[in-house]
Amino acid sequence: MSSKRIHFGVMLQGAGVNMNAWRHPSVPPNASINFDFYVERARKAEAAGLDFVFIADGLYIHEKSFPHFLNRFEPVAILSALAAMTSRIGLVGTMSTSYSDPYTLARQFGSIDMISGGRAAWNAVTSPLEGSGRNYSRAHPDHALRYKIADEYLEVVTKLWDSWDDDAFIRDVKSGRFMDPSKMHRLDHHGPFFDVEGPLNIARSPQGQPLIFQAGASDAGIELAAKYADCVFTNGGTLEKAQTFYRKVKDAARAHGRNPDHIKIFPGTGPVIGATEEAAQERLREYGKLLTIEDALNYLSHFFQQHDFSVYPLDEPFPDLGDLGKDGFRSTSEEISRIARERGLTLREVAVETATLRAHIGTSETFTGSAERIAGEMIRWIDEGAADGFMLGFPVLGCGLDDFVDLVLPILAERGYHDMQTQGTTLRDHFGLPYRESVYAHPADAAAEEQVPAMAGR
Ligand SMILES: Cc1cc2nc3c(=O)[nH]c(=O)nc-3n(C[C@H](O)[C@H](O)[C@H](O)COP(=O)(O)O)c2cc1C
Repeated sequence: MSSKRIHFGVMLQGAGVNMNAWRHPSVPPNASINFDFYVERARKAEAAGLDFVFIADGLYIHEKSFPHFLNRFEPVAILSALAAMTSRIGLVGTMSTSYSDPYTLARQFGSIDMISGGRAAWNAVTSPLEGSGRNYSRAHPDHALRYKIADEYLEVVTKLWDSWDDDAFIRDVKSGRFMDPSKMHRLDHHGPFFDVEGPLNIARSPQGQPLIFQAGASDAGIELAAKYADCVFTNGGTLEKAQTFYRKVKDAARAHGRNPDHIKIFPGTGPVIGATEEAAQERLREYGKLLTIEDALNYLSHFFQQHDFSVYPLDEPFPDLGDLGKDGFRSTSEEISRIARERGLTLREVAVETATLRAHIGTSETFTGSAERIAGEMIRWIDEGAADGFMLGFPVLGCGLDDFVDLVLPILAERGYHDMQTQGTTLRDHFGLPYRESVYAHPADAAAEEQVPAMAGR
């Protein structure tokens, strides 16, 4: 097996990340709340040796939101259920640092990690949607403040997960000693945003701690990832852009005294696959037909703070939107505007391309084509230091995942970049990451383990 095995996550986003995927014949129209469909897709991914399933989330909807957003499962609930219905695949769920409490979150993900035998990860997001505040009885914090809150939030959660030493619970029936109080650690955290006494009311989990994913690509996002994250989910973009981002994150991790190999980077992509180039283009046309131009404009507005794009002429250059989006999905909206400017695209072109190809998580032009070409490109991204794996957000989860498993994975397996069997039993095992020792366990050893070899990383 190649040491460059490509890691894969699959977004279980209802029918798929194309906003109108629900209209495609390869999925049930109610996929977003169809538990059997979630289980079937998760098991398919598991049997193919993919590393994890991923649940994105949001906390505000309105009448123009994507159909999937209007009626979907809450991430912790669906992951808990999937934990019981699967046995090897990792379970990654999104939860907001701006609209939840660290104590509750630490319990929830600690519990899923235990229930699943060490397969849980939390995707920490700061919540870009301004309307979320109106659902949570508070003012929506701006971009900078959200990241300050997130930093303290992650500190609290990771410390709570170390509330108990690994051997704190003795459960000695004979003597009646349930636990050793000297192995319990109260937190007593007092910061600008959180006051948390602790300890957490659940023991350390099979991975030591669940993994942390981070999704947010501004400088503040990268800094947060460098400090705390095991994995980063990012927009795809071009190979060169992905290489720059990859280096930035690894360098930032190194600057925090971490081993850069211990932070895995997953550009998002929604491959459009065919047995031949022509078959892939046909698939793309088929996906395009799921959307009207009004749908595509609504899709775009999601990344620009619900801006109404219907007021602009469709076939004129993409409008200059100034700071719009800065306080929401900043890195994504900046990327869309930059591409539009650089390639001189019209509003119609940007809307259609964003809605069909970029599909929320990054560019997919590179990954539209024959299975042979897609496999080759993926290998190139891994070998040339642009990614450790990919977050697969198939435009349509039915035929998309099937095509990937049937057509692309066999090629990757033959070239030594994939194995139908995941490594080990925990998600950390799958990624080759070490068990997460408690800060109280062997402080000196833990520090040494993270010490950065001079030329570590790719
Ligand atoms: C690839 C990617 C995926 C994201 N997924 C989610 C999500 O599922 N839910 C959510 O509320 N925010 C999500 N976000 C938003 C971020 O958490 C963050 O609030 C936003 O991108 C602004 O931060 P940034 O400028 O650092 O990217 C995502 C961002 C990126 C780049």
